[in-house]
Amino acid sequence: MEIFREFTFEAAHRLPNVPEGHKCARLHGHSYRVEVAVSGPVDPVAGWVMDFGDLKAAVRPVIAELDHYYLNEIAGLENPTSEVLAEWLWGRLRATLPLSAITVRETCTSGCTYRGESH
Ligand SMILES: Nc1nc2c(c(=O)[nH]1)N=C([C@H](O)[C@H](O)COP(=O)(O)OP(=O)(O)OP(=O)(O)O)CN2
Ligand SMILES: [Zn+2]
Repeated sequence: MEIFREFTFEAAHRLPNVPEGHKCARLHGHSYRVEVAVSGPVDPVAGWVMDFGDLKAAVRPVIAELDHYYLNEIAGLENPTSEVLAEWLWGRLRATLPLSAITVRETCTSGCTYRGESH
């Protein structure tokens, strides 16, 4: 079974590697939405994979490292695309959570999902 929780944060970024003239080379911001999914068996007594509260407690401190920051200044996020951010979050959370997917939405219509696959 897979469960998930959504987190939000506000941050500024620019994309340094886009072609000349691309609008995303300019400093701008997003209201990011991050969905963290974990999977495992449903405990027969508790009736859940994991308490949503424990999921929140594990993810919140990492989201706090991003909220209201300039992402390009954070180690590992020098080129902060959604894809890079999803992998960065995976790396930060993999030791504490049984991750199955991380979805990053930059806008209402654009985002990515990472499931831990290697390139
Ligand atoms: N594969 C990716 N493409 C783009 C990313 C990304 O992270 N991964 N990021 C951007 C920019 O950050 C941009 O701010 C978001 O792009 P876009 O979806 O084009 O956003 P808009 O709100 O401007 O979309 P419109 O529908 O054109 O208004 C770009 N590409
Ligand atoms: Zn952007």
